[in-house]
Amino acid sequence: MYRLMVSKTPPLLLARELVVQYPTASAPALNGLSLEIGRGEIFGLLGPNGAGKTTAISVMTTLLRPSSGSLLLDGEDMLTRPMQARRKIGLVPQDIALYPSLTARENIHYFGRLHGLTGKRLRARCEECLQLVGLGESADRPIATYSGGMKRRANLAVGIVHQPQLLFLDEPTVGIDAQSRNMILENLQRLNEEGMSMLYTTHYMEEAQQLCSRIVIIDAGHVLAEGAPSTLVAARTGCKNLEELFLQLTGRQLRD
Ligand SMILES: Nc1ncnc2c1ncn2[C@@H]1O[C@H](COP(=O)(O)OP(=O)(O)OP(=O)(O)O)[C@@H](O)[C@H]1O
Repeated sequence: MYRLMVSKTPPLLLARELVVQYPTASAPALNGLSLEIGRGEIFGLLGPNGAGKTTAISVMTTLLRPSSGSLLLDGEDMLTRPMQARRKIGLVPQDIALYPSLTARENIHYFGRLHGLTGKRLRARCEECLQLVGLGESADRPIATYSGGMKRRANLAVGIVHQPQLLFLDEPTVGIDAQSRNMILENLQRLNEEGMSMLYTTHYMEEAQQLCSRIVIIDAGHVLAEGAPSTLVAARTGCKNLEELFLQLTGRQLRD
């Protein structure tokens, strides 16, 4: 009798039992966090203030070493081979990480060089990224003269200049108007359709519901729920949407 051979493609990123204890903190920021990001997925990482989202992104982008746990990207150990991993990932951080006295074009060019791009290829990528985020016309103005929405869009352009396989976005639409927000979300969807996988954090639940194929809700550094937003909502009695599910799981008390 023949058995059907099913080859299961491993996830793009596999995090297992990550623990981070900051020296001055009383409780661990990550307390056994495990998650999987599939290829081609927009994966939402949700949680209240202080849940551990930025810490998790710092670990998964090799900026912070966990005290224990494992982390594989494309089957390779990110903790022992961080340089290898850095070529395949991009980061759009929560704070604007651009040089304010340089123009958008100069910033993208600079970060592109850091990623090893040079010559024609670098110039072409600068133009593509500027056009993508709608900054072609303002490309030669210093970042310091930009509006909040323009800075967020330039921040995104810098994160994708080297065409990463997996892009980490830490609240990329915080504090901007509906127009810039809409453009960023459309850009992300387009990049995803072209093959870029993403990990996305936001406090806007409707954004996560619209954008993410799968989410995890975390609190106190570990996972409370994981799955497709619609499946998670449907499985929970009395929940009509992701916001209600989020509040049921994480509670209504304020986080300071
Ligand atoms: N450098 C640090 N030293 C000590 N404690 C820290 C440090 N950075 C973060 N923490 C603590 O670790 C926990 C997780 O913080 P983290 O910033 O990862 O949460 P978050 O989910 O990203 O929050 P937010 O939604 O507010 O950005 C919090 O209790 C925070 O106070």
